[in-house]
Order: sequence, then C-alpha cells, then structure tokens
Amino acid sequence: MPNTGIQNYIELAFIVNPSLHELYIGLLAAEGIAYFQEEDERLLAYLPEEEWTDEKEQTMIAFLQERLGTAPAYTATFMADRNWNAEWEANLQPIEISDRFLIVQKNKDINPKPGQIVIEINPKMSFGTGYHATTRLMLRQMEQLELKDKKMMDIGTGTGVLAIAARKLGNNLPILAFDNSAWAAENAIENIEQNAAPDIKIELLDAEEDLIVNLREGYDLILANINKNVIDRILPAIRKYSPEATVLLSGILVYDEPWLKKLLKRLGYEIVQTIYEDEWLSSLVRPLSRSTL
Ligand SMILES: C[S@@+](CC[C@H](N)C(=O)[O-])C[C@H]1O[C@@H](n2cnc3c(N)ncnc32)[C@H](O)[C@@H]1O
Repeated sequence: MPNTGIQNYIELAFIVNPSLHELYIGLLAAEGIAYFQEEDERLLAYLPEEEWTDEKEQTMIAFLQERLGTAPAYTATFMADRNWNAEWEANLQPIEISDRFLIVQKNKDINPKPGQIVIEINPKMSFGTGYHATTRLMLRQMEQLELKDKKMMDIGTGTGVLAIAARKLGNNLPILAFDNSAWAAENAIENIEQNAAPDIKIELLDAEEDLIVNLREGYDLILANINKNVIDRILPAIRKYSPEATVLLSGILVYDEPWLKKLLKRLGYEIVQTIYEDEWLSSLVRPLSRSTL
C-alpha cells in the first residue's frame, strides 16, 4: 500500500564483504526491500516499520537461506524518520553507465565524454542511483532503442531515472511513471525538475492494484525494473490490457532466467535481447504478434 507522511524505518544491518553486496541487494530486493546503503563491511537495508512483521522476517530468512546456503546474521534497529537526503548525497559519486550516460549528483565535479548524456539524480532513499546493476542494464537497453513517438510507462520509477533518460534519448510523448513508495514519488518529481525533463507524470500508485485502469490508455513501451514476484503478478495484466506493448524488464536474478522464459512463453512474448551484469539480467520482450518496436 502507498504510504504518506512521516515514515519510521527498520534498518537491517548485515555484516558482509563488499564483493557480496550486489548479491545481497538483489536477494533482499526480491523480498520487496527497495532501500539500501553500502558501507565498507556492512550492508544496510531499510523497510517501513509497519512492513517488518514476524512473517516477513521468517520469509526473508528462509529465502536467504535457500539462496545462500546459510542464514546470514543481521541486527534490526528502529530508525525514526530523518533526513536521508543529506546522508545519501554525502556518500554518492558520479557513475558512468555507458559511453552514452553519466549519472551525477548535485555539486559533484564531473567530466562527461563528448556526446554523453548527463542525468542528475539526488536520491532520497529511492532506488535508481545508477549504483545498482539493474538500473544500469535498463539504461543500456534503452539507449539502443528508438524512443521517438513511443508512448511509455515506467513502473516502479524510484528516482525517476529511467523516465528522465527516455526524455533525454528523444522520447517526445507524455510518460506515466509511478511508484508505490511516497518517498520515491516525491524524489522522482524533484529529479525531473532538476533535469528539466518535461511532460513526465509521476504518480503514487501500486502496480498490483492500479495497473489495469492505467494500461487502458495503450502503451508502446513499458519499463518494469521491479522484482521477480511483482513481475510475475503484473506481466499477465500487461499482456492482456496493453497487448501491443513491448516490455523492458529487470530486477531479475540470472538464477531466475528459466522461470522468466517459461512465463514469457506462457504469455506469448518473444525475447528480443537479454543482457547481464553480475547476477542480474534485463530482457527486452515483445508480443509474438509484433515484429518491430
Ligand atoms: C528496483 S527499483 C527500480 C527503480 C528505477 N526504476 C531504476 O531502474 O533504477 C524498484 C522500484 O519499484 C518500486 N515498487 C516495488 N513494488 C511496487 C509496486 N507494487 N508498485 C509500484 N512500485 C513498486 C519500489 O519502491 C522501487 O522504487
């Protein structure tokens, strides 16, 4: 459910070597946790206080145990609402996604290559800083597409980075971008203003509750960098209510590629291209009846 107003969080602190951070972030993201902070020997994951139930904890431990072969130790601490923005901005550095994209933060020195598109993202605990492989994969797929005259939807927009990128890549139609986190929606609006990216409508919506009514407008390209569980539940609706749309997916671990292929086959999608980074993949898929994007 979307939430508004003051938000207290639970911080889960895992003692893990940085080489394993990406893997842990992926596994925890698959469990619906979207906010992370990396430190030298610790990975901090955050979720709204009301979501941290006994059931959630048990499911998370069982899932980590299944994927890692052992249940990692962690501590859970209550965190009152505070200025995450300042903490994030202090820690982040510019990141080169490709020759085409550079993601930067406010007041950081940058040196873009000729022709490189610069996107300024000042995150507020929202996923989409470019610090995660799934965001990088989405951007690398998008830069290969012709986006002009394509009606686009961005599901789970986080910082708004993908919608902003679409605009900078020449997309010229209104974009609907939404997230079920109030923080993310608020932050996406700030980032869109900062990047002077016009005509992007940011909404606080839940893909599992509000998608069908919005799909009826008809879309050419739908971006969904979320996680396996949500994709499993929303892709059938996308296929049914936006049957012409090409879909760009990420947030899926390489171990789950067989599951994804089965789902796509069942729904009548063909895979145009899958790319990989670390344990992550992104697939561009289109309905079998369509031949071009
Ligand atoms: C992996 S992040 C992707 C963010 C950004 N699009 C990017 O590519 O970097 C997933 C985002 O989906 C949002 N999300 C998760 N479940 C959702 C749902 N059911 N409806 C809408 N947004 C959701 C999370 O809050 C998070 O911001």
